[in-house]
Amino acid sequence: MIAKVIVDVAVNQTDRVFDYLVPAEFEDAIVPGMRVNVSFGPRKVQGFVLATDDHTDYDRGKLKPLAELIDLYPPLTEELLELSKWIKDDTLSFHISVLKSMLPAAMRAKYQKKLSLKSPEILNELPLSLQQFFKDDKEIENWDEWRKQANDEDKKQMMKAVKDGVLSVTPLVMTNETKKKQMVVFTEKTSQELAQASETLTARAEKQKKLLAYFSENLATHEKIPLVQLLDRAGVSRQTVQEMVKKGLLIKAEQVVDRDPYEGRTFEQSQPLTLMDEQQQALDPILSSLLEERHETFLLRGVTGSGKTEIYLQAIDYALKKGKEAIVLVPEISLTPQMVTRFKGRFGSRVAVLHSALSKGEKYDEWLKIREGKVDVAVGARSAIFAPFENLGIVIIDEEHETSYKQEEVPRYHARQVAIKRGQFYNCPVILGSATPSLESYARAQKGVYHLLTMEKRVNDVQMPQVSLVDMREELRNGNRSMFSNQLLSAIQDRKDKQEQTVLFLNRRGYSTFIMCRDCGYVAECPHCDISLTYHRSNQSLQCHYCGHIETIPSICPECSSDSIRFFGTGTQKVEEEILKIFPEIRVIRMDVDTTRRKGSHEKLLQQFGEGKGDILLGTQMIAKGLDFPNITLVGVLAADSMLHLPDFRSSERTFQLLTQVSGRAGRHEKTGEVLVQTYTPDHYSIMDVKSHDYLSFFDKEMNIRKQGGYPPYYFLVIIHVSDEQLDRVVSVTEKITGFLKNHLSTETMIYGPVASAIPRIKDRYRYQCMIKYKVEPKLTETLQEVIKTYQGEMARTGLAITIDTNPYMML
Ligand SMILES: Nc1ncnc2c1ncn2[C@@H]1O[C@H](COP(=O)(O)OP(=O)(O)OP(=O)(O)O)[C@@H](O)[C@H]1O
Ligand SMILES: [Zn+2]
Ligand SMILES: [Zn+2]
Repeated sequence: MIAKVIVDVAVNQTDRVFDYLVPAEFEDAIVPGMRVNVSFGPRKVQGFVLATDDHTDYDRGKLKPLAELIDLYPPLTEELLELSKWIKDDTLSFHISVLKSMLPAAMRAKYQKKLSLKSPEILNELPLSLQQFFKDDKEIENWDEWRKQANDEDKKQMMKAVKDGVLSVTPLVMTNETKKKQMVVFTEKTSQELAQASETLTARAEKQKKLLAYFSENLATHEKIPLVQLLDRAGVSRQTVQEMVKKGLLIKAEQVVDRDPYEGRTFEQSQPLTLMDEQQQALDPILSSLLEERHETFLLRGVTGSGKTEIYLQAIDYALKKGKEAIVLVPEISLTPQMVTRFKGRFGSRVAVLHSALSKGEKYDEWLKIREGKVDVAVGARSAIFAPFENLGIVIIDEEHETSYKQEEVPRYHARQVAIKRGQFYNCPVILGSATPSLESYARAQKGVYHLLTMEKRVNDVQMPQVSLVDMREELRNGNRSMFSNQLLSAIQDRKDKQEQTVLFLNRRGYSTFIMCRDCGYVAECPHCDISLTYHRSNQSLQCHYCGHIETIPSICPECSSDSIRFFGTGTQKVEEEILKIFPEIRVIRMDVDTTRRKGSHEKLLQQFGEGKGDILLGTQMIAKGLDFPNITLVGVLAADSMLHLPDFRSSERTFQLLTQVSGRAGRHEKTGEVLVQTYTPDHYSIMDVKSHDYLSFFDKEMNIRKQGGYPPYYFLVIIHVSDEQLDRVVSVTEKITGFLKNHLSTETMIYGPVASAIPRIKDRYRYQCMIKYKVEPKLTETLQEVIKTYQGEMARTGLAITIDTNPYMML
C-alpha cells in the first residue's frame, strides 16, 4: 500500500504529494487525514496523509516506508482535506501551511496517546492476545512506549481494534501546561467503622475525631472531596488528614480535573422568543433552505438591536433538530461572555467554545469534543470555521464586515469564503449577519449572488438612539482645549443624576500616543522602522509596536534641545484621570489591554458594569460590539475621525461601521438612548450617515468612490510585498516583478508600482509593493505562481521576502 503524503517542509519544490510505502503494521489503521512521521532526505518530518492506494508512478523499491503514525484517529476529515486544496490554490499558499492551520495549536506539539476499551463488556471482541492489556479496567497509558516493546502482530491487531471502534484513543496533550490535578480525600470505611475507629483514639486527638465525624456525617463511602474543601469545611489541618491517612482510615489521591473552561458556571436556560414580524420574515427563507437542504448564502442586514442573535439561535435549533451541526463565527473581540452566555443558555453543553483566551490545552479539549461528535454547535473566532464537523447544517458569521475574519498570515484565507465553500459541500445555508455589512457583501446581495434579508427596526419598536455630532473645532474656538466637549460633560452629569449608565468610546486605532516637541515639531521615531514610537505610561517608556524597540523618554528635544517635549494623543488611562478630575464621585470601569490582561478580567469588568457597579464604561474597540445592557442611555465617542485618514481605501467604511456599532449600544431596551460623537470633520459622509442611521446612503456614496478609485468591490486587488535589508535589492526585485506582470497579464488589468509601502521600513527591512487591479484575469494564479518560482531560490538563500496577498485587508 502507498500513502500520498504532504510533508512539512514549506518550500516550493516540496509543495506536492510524496509517495511512501505503508508498512504492514499500519495497513489496517491508516486513514487519510492522519499525520505521520516520514524520513525526508536526511531529516525526519511530519506529514499529512492525503490518500492511500496501491498505485505509484515511482519505483517501489526506492520508496521509503512511513516511520510512524502520529494519530490513530484522523484529525482531519475527507471534506477538510478537499477544502485544503481549494484554499491552497485560492491563497497561493503551501499545502502544508493550510493543513496545519486547520488544527488547534496544541496538536502541533507531540502528544501521548492512551488506549482504553470503549466499554468493559466488549473485552472479548479483542483478539485473545490483547485482552490481558485491558482486563479489569486496565489501559495502555502510553501507546508509543508500548509499541516499542510489542510484537508486530500485536501492534497490528491493536490498530485494527482502534479502527473497528473497540478501543478508543485519548490523546493527552503534552503542552507546557499539563492537565489540572487536584488532591481528593475519601474513605473505604463505612460510617460505623469510622465511629469505632474514632473511639479507639485518645481523648487528646480532638481534631482527628472531628475529621472522622465529618466524614461519617457528610460523605458516603468512596465519595471524594477535594482536600482544600475538606480542610475548610471540617476545620482541620493538613497534618490531621495526613495522620488519618497513615492509620489507613482515609485515602488521599490525585484526580485529574476536566478542563471545562465554563465549569462551575451555570447558564440560565433560555427559551426561543416569539419573533417580531421582521425577524420571522428573515428567518423563513433560512428555514426553507435548511428544510430543502439547499446551499444558499444569506446576508442579514439588521440594525443594531434588531434581534439578529435570536434568528441565529432559532435557525441553529432547527438544524440541530434535523440532526445537523452548526458553526457560529464571531469576532474575537466580541466573543464576550454575553455572547457565549446566549449560546450556552440556549443549547447548554451541546456548545463548544473556541476562544483565544483559552489555554492551548483547553482549546484542544473543546476541539476534540467537536471531532468526537460530543457537541454539535461550535462558537468561535476565525479559525473555528475549520471545526471538524461531518454533518454540518448551518454556518453563521456574525458581524460579517469585521476584518479579523481575514487571516493576515499564511494562509491568507478569508473565513467568509471558506464558510461558503463548506456550505456548498454540505448543501446548507450560510448566514452573514451585520448592522453594517461590508461593501463587498452588500454589493453581492444587491446583485442577487447572496439572498438579502433586511431588518430595519429594533425589537419591540425601540427607537434608534438620537445621534448628535459635536464639532470639536468649534469647542476649540470657544476656548475648550480639553478632550471633552461641554455637551458631553453635561450629558455625563445628567446620566449620573438619573442613575443611568454611559459608555465612553475612545477610538485608538491609527491614533498613537506619541512624543512631540512643541517648539520644533520633532517626533520620536523608531530607529529601525519608519514609524513614530508609542508612549507607554506604565513604565514611562517609548516603544515601537512593530519591532518592540524600547527607549526612555527624552527630557529635552534631541533636535533643538527645547524642554517642551510632550506626549500627545490620548490613552484610556488619561481619559479616566481627566474624568475623575471633573467628576470625582463618578465610578469608571476602564476596559483596555492593560485592565483585561488577566484571564477572566474582561468578563468580570463587564459583569460589574452590568450589575451597576460603574457609571461609565470606558474603553477602546473592545467595547464597541455585542454589549446589550438596558441601562446604557448615553454613548460618547471621543475621537470619531482618528482613523479616517489612514492610507487605506477602507478607512471611511471602517469609520462608519465602528461608529454605528458603538452607537448601537445605547437605548436598546425601554430607556431611550443618546449618542454624542465628537469630531473634527462633522461633514464627512461616513460620520453624517451614522447620525441618520442610513446604511444605504453610506453604501451608495462609498460605492461611487470605490468605482472612481477602481477599488473593491468593483475590482479585485492583489498586493505583492517585497522586503529586504538592502534597499536597492528591494527596489530592483519589485521593478522586475512589476515588469513581469505587465508582460504576462491581460491589457485590461492594471498594475501599479513599484512603490514604497505605507510604512517603508520595519525592523530594518525596507518594504516595497506593487498592486494588481483586475476584473477578470484568467492567467492570474499561474502568473503569480511563476513569480514565486522565480524568486524561490533567492528567498531561501538570502533574506529576501516576497508575500502575495490575493485579497488584501491590511493596506499598511
Ligand atoms: N423576538 C424578540 N422578543 C423580545 N426580545 C427580543 C426578541 N428578539 C431579540 N430580543 C432581545 O432584543 C435585544 C437585542 O437583540 P440582539 O442583541 O440579538 O440584537 P442584534 O441585532 O444582534 O444587535 P447588535 O447588532 O447590536 O449586536 C436582546 O436583548 C434580545 O434578547
Ligand atoms: Zn521599530
Ligand atoms: Zn525640538
